Amino acid sequence: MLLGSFDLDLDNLKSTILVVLTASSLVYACYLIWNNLLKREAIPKTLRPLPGPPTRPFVGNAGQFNPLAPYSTFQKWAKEYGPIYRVKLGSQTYISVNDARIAKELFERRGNKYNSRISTHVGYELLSQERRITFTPHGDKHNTFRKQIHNILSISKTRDNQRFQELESRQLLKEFLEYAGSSDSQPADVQQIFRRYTASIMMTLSFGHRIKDLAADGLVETIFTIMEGFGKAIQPGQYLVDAMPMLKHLPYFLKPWEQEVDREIKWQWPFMYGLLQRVEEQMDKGIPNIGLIRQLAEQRKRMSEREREEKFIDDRSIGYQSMTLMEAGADTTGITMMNFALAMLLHPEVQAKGREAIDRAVDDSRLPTFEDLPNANYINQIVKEVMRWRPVITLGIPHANTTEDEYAGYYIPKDSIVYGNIWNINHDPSRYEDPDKFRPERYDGVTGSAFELSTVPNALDRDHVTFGWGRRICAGMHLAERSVMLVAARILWAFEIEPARDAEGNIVPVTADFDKAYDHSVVASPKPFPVSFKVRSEKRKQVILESFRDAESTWEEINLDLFADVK
Ligand code: HEM
Repeated sequence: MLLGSFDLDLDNLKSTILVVLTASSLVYACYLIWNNLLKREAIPKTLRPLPGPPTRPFVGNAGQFNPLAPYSTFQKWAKEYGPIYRVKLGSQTYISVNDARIAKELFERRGNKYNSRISTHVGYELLSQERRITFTPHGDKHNTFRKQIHNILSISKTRDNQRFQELESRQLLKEFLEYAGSSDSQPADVQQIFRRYTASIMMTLSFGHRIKDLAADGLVETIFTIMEGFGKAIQPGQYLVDAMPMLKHLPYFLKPWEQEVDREIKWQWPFMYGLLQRVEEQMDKGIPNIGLIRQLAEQRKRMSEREREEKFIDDRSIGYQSMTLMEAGADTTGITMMNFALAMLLHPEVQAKGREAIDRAVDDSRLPTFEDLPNANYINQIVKEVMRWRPVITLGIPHANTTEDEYAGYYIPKDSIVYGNIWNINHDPSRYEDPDKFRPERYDGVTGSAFELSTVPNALDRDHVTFGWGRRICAGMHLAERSVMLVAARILWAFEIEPARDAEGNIVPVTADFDKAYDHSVVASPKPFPVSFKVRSEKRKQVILESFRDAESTWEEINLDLFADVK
């Protein structure tokens, strides 16, 4: 009897699954046909459709470019179809903007229309529980998240933040001394030295926790795992449901992506919530600490439950906001420093000029500081050129337009995904002669910061567009640029960057070829390359060691170790 009813249930289950599968497939097929074959974009008679590569039924232009490194195909298409063109993936319209003036017009002058984001289902709705600022659509939630972060990163906070950049870069120099002095040094060590520096600053600003040793830090290790999972989830083409949103209505057991995210959230959220609880315990015990999470927890304490919800300062918003600084700021800035080292290795003449500039501003008795930078503007020029030459986020983070629009007689459908193509704009030969050449002299006479130049009325007077546009412009651009400038100045003050040699003493060749020498994902990062750091003199070495010892005593006083035991 029992066996019989089990058999019956199993049969029932099988036929239910079959019915659901068949019904879903039919609905899905109808949806595809409707979207791709029958539904025509209603373009007003006075307007033209945007030009773009020919599409194929159902898939559009999918398969015609590498989704992880689309920059080269997108560059070829810009030559063929002009400064603004469309690409189709399934039924979704993507628009590539390849001219600085058009980008300024759309993202800034018409910012009220173009400053939203398309919320991806897996990356944003599921994995971020609709709370990661980078993918939050335009509206109150985004404005509030932006203000919360601004409280930590604004220009008026520069002095506070500079203190950490100043201290952490002493450890960076000490680690390069060790790298220079060891016969076991590996190319990947350079990446790790830069990564520790940027990650430590981001962790300090978000959790009040510094990273002494990247390999031994339990908290940062877990955060890197969360970051990697998120990075994977937002890669274009990773999940079919992001191109075909109607698939989210399938029954749970037919949605492996949702099951996968649920497994992740099951451990990620208690981890994030645990950090918040720990901060609250520290507050209750009167233990002082700094960082975004502490600031938000303190504000929240004074609020009613309703106010917390209204002001997006609920548990989950705080949890994801505190992850954001690491996710958005650590690797982007670290990779830019790798690009700096690569440029210096390949361009000894620029390196020598940079060294002369810093030597004119500072002698060998102390490390350069932020105050010295205005007296060595060539460093500013080098950093601008690094950011223009090898932008970390080649296509930027795509904007989305919330209403239909017209540009130069072209029709722009509502809810398009609009890319400001950073790579193309930074490599526009009509603005930058020989765009792939590394030449800081392009910026002779330019003294403004990336932030100041992002506000100039004429788009062609901007230095580069590596930090994006409008209300979505990088919230950490000021911090990132200053971090790279200080590190560049200190490295040039302390070291000569030279080619590495093999066991026979031959130079190991290195290239900056963007196809071959870079790993492409959401960010474009140079593969580790062999390089030698040579300290410039014994005196400079002693200054580095002494200033590192001073930094250690300062760290002891400010105690940024309150999460040291977290795993
Ligand atoms: C060299 C390093 C960096 C680069 C190249 C970079 C680049 C970018 C770009 C291209 C965007 C998208 C802009 C747009 O949509 O138009 C962005 C957004 C953002 N960046 Fe950065 N970034 C860097 C460092 C940082 C740092 C250090 C932080 C934080 C401490 C940060 C925080 C953010 C945030 C929060 C957003 C999202 C803004 C929004 O959607 O409202 N970034 N960044």
